[in-house]
Amino acid sequence: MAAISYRRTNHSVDYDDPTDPFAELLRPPPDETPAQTTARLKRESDAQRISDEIDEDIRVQKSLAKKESNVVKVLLLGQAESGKSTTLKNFRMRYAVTAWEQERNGWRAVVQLNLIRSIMTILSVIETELNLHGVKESGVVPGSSQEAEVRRYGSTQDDEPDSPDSPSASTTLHSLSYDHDPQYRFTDHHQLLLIRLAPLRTVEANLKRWLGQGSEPVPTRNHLPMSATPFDTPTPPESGLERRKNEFAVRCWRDIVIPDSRRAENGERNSSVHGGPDFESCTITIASCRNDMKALWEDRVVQKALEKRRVRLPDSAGFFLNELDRIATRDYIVTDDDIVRARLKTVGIQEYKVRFKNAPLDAPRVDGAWEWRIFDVGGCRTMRHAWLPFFENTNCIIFLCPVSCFDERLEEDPRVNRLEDSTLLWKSICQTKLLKKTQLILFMNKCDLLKRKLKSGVKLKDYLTSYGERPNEVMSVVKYLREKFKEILKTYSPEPRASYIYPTTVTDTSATAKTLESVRDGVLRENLMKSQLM
Ligand SMILES: Nc1nc2c(ncn2[C@@H]2O[C@H](COP(=O)(O)OP(=O)(O)OP(=O)(O)O)[C@@H](O)[C@H]2O)c(=O)[nH]1
Ligand SMILES: [Mg+2]
Repeated sequence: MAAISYRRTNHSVDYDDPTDPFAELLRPPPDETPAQTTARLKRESDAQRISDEIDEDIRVQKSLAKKESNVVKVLLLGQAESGKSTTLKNFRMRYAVTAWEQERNGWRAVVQLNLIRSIMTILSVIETELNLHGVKESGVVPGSSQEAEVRRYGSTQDDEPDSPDSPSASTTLHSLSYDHDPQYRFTDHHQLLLIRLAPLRTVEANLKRWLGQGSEPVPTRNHLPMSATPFDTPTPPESGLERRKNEFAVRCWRDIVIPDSRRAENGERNSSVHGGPDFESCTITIASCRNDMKALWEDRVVQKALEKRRVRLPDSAGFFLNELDRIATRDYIVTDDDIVRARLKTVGIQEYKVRFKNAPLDAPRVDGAWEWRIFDVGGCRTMRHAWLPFFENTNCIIFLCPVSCFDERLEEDPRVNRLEDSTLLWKSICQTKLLKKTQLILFMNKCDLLKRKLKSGVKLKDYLTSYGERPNEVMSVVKYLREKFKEILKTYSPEPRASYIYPTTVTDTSATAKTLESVRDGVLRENLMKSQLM
């Protein structure tokens, strides 16, 4: 029988190769029959195919691993309402322009809901005032059942009192000296506004339902265990702390602002974004209430009551209420400024990709761009334990501390001052060994609100005695707090590291764009430095 030359193409095993130690072993028997040859060749070809597949798999994995190592993983951390999601919006607005444009229209309903929430809060105050006048003759004794009755204002259709009843919006019923001033009396006119704006309650419920179609709404009134830092074991809240404002939240705001695909998947009504009949009727009702909403917001008796009762409206309430002529219209077009002010509480952890196409030349690239994967987390104490698994392989943390909150208390635990909470959280992040190689960037956020608050006469030293007699001005306060945060970083970091601290107002999109560029360059510098040290 003619000798068959067994030469394998890919792996070049030559059975006649005297230098190959396996050639002799693998050589087929000399008396191999044609059927055996066919079977062996089939076996060899199958083995070759599997081997090629494994090689390909390894090649892909290696290339993915290389790509991954070029991707920057960024975590946005900080307490609830510190501005994490707003910072993420700024990133996306600048560096994920196409996706941002696609999502824009989806924010319309969120802005409308924000607006109505503020109106509802104000209406609740009027209701209380009117109740108070009703019982005023006989006098309301603080702590009495009558007072409790009065404090129960603000119920929305969702059953739980909204923010005026929250401890941070604490009312001081017995200190309202203006109650006796006739020019600050609530009148029939206010009673009428209550009636005329009542349809907004239905709109609020409809908008929540509408937004909830895109993503699962989450009940945020909670009795869930809480922890001050991600490294503590969560413990159940003490009894009495359950009184929470019932803030609308959804699992993922991406599903809200691009709801079409999700609805189509679920076989639901496939209308254009927020363009269905329900939404349209909400918009029409809001537009028809525009003048009454303006009258309510501009009314000096109402303003006085909000001021005296220290009602804490959401941070963006003033912005939306001052823009009623533009927003409360049938053809309202949402702007970037509206979107960064629209509040939608984050629940869980969401991942977003940002690709810098015009990154500096020395930035590592993935498919032509420098890629960042940004994780936005829920900042409430009930959610902090969920941050921990995300710390692994994190290149950079952007930590947000809302510096304007020095006189406010945590929504989820009214015993805790918000600035104190932020400081504690910052310290825990700085000192953990798990993050010793992670670049830490601090945004001292809400500087605009800090400035406004200090100007209105609220004194930092009343809440932070160590501030002493320094000037109650924004520059001085920011400088002082910056030093405090820097000191914590220096004292508690397991290894020396550079401090990157920025005073920010992340609702100011053009100033934030500059900050983000500086952050981006700082991250690149650290990355290059670390890769040279390795
Ligand atoms: N005036 C002002 N408002 C801000 C600033 N930063 C954020 N806000 C507003 O504060 C509110 C809360 O901001 P978010 O970005 O939702 O806060 P968050 O940290 O993501 O909160 P959670 O999702 O609950 O953890 C929004 O209405 C923002 O528009 C700021 O610098 N100035
Ligand atoms: Mg958020």
